[in-house]
Amino acid sequence: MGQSQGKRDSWQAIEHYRSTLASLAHYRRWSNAGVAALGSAIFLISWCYRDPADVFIAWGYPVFGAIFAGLAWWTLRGRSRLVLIDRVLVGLAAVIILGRLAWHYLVGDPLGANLMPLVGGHYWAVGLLIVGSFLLLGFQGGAIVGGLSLGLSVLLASSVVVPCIDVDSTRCDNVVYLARIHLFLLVFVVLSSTAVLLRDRTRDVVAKLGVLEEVARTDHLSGLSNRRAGEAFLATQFELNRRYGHPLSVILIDLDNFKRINDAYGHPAGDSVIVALADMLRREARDVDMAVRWGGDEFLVICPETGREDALRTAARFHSLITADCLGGFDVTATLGVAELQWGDRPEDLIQRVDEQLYRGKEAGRNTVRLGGDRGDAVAESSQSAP
Ligand SMILES: Nc1nc2c(ncn2[C@@H]2O[C@H](COP(=O)(O)OP(=O)(O)OP(=O)(O)O)[C@@H](O)[C@H]2O)c(=O)[nH]1
Repeated sequence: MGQSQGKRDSWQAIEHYRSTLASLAHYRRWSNAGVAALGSAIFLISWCYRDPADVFIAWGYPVFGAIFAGLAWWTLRGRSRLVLIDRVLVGLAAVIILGRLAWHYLVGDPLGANLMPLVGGHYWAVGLLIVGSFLLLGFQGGAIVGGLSLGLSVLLASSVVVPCIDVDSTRCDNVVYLARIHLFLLVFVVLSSTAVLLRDRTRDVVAKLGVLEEVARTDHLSGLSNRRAGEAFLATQFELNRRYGHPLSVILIDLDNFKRINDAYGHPAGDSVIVALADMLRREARDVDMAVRWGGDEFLVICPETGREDALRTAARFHSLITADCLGGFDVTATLGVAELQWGDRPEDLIQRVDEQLYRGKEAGRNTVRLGGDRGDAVAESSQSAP
């Protein structure tokens, strides 16, 4: 029962997210294999319907098709890390796509009538390379491949086409045509890099924020919620009480003469008692309750939907467990105060009243559970039962 359920839920959530990650990696593996298989199919179809004079396709595409088919098989085998597969996939695609671009400019039909249709038609593959490299390699890898593609293309275009700009007006049109294409490529680079940068940064910030929030609301020694988180929870429960009139009680637990354990056996021994008490509260408190390390050897259990009698019974049970168990290997006792939120109370009034009960319990000789309120004070039956 109690917060062990919450703990179990956390582990279940961790398991759930781990298996989600595994399924996503599986999905990504299939997607990579699909891209490689499609690449292989594109090479083979292009080879079947090739221009017989095109040596690049005649000799290169069967080889590339086989390589991409092998890549698909290698990806599906699942033995290599996806990061490596991504790099090999993008690297091969870059070599082939940029190689083909260079071929068009330098070897295929330099400055012939077919150059622009051929080169222009090939640019969709260059665009795909830019977007794909950002998606698969992230911002840095995408910037390298995208920058390389754009730089190489500008170099090729300007070295082949621009020198002939004055020869006739067709070549001038070609320059405008190529300038437009490169502006489109630049748009691809800007859009893809921004999207990937935002995706990665947002993911990092969300992950760090989650960890920081967890650290900020957790007591590092006991692992329970800390005082700040407890105060926030109390404030929320207080609002619910005000609006809907639901009962709300708190139990304040303070170890008796805890200083003596520290003094006699050292701080680590004292720490082990605190951890053991926190574990007990985590185990025994109800799911809807919140156990908080209020400070030092003081713990507050906030019990929503709980009236004073129920809270007193719960406190008596905690008291019995503290005195019955050997917390951290020591016979310890504790004094507990109990209080219920009353009409007109603010959260700090409730804390003040439970603190008063604790103080009275200490004054009365410790090892007791005291309940205070406008219907009179009460002392639980388990009080003073321990040695
Ligand atoms: N080991 C350990 N001790 C702590 C920690 N935080 C506070 N303490 C000690 O807890 C002790 C609390 O002592 P007091 O509040 O004076 O009370 P007590 O000795 O428990 O006596 P009563 O409350 O009057 O029964 C102090 O000696 C603190 O140094 C901690 O995280 N670890």
